[in-house]
Amino acid sequence: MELGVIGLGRMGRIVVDRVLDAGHDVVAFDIDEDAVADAADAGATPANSIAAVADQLGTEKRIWLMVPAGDPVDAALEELDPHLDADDIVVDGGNSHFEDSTRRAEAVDAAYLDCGTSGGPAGAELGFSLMVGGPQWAYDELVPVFDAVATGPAGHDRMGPAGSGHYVKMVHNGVEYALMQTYGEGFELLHEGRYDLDLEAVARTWNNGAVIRSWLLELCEEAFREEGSDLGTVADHVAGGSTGTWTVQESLEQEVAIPLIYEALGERFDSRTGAKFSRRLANRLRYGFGRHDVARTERSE
Ligand SMILES: NC(=O)C1=CN([C@@H]2O[C@H](COP(=O)(O)OP(=O)(O)OC[C@H]3O[C@@H](n4cnc5c(N)ncnc54)[C@H](O)[C@@H]3O)[C@@H](O)[C@H]2O)C=CC1
Ligand SMILES: O=C(CO)[C@H](O)[C@H](O)COP(=O)(O)O
Repeated sequence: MELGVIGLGRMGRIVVDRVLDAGHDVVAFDIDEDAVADAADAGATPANSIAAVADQLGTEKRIWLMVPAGDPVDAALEELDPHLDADDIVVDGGNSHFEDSTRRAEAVDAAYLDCGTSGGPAGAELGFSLMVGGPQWAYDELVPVFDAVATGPAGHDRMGPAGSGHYVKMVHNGVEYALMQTYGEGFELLHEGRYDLDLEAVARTWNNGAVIRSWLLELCEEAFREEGSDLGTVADHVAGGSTGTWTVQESLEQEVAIPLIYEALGERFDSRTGAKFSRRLANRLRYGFGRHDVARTERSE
C-alpha cells in the first residue's frame, strides 16, 4: 500500500517508520523541511506541499494526518479536498475534538477516519493503540496500515461511526489524568509520610506483581530513578489540559458524574496559579470566625 503522511513530528514520524518497516510506501510532507528530509532519508518519498502529497499518490489515495489538533487539520483538509473523491481515505490520527471530526467527515469528499492514537513516542518500538471511527469499508481497507502502526492486529479496532474514535480517545485521556493524579497523591503521601522511602524502589516493587502496576507506574519509576525521590528540580506546573476539559464538558452534557477526572483536571489548572485565592481566603476566614493566626507571606505588588 502507498500512504501519504502529513505531519512528521514526534508521532507522525513513527507512523512513517512503522509503515515503511512493514513494507509499504510512504509519501511524506511537513511544513518543516528538515522533517521531510529526515523522512526521505528513512525511505519515504518527499513531497513539497500538501497538494503534492495527493498528486504523488495514485488513484485511491490513502492519507494520514498527524498534525496538531485544530486549525492545522482544517487547513490540511482544505488543501487536500480538491484532490480527493469518494474512493479516497483520510485518517486524522491526532487528538482532534470528536465534534470537529464528525463535521469534517461530513465536509470532505473522501471517507474520513478519526483515529485516536495512544502510546506516545514509546510507540516507535511498541506500536500504538488506535481507536478508529468512520466507515467500515475504509477501516477494513486500511487494516494493513493499522496493523503496522499499532502494536499489531489487537492494537486497533473500529469503535463505531464518525467521531467515535476521537470520542473514545478523549475519554482515554480523562482516565489518564485521573490515573496520574492518583499515583501523584499516593507518592505524595509516601514522600511526606513517616518513613524515609526510596520511591523508585516502591514503584519498582509495585510494578512487579502489584494490583496497581501499569505503564504510568513504570513511568513513575523512571521519573524517580532519573530525578530522585524528591523529584529534584521538577516544577509543580502541569501543562496541557484540552482533552481533559473536553472529557469533563462531555460528562456534564451527558449528566454522568466523573468526579475523579474532574478533580484531576482542576488540580492541573491549580498547578498553574501562584498562591491560590480560595486557600488565602480560607486562611483569613479562620481568623474571622475563630481568631486563629493568619499565616502571611510577602507579596510582590
Ligand atoms: N505526543 C504524544 O504523545 C501524542 C500526540 N498525539 C497527537 O498527535 C498529533 C501530533 O502530535 P505530535 O507529533 O506530538 O506533535 P509535534 O508537534 O511533534 O508534530 C506536529 C508536526 O506537524 C507539523 N505541522 C503542523 N502544521 C502542519 C501543516 N499544516 N502541514 C504539515 N505539517 C504540519 C509540524 O511541523 C510538526 O512537525 C497531535 O494532535 C497530538 O495531540 C496523540 C497521542 C499522543
Ligand atoms: O494524548 C496524549 C496522551 O494520551 C498526548 O500526550 C496529549 O498531548 C496529552 O495532552 P493533554 O495533556 O493536554 O490532554
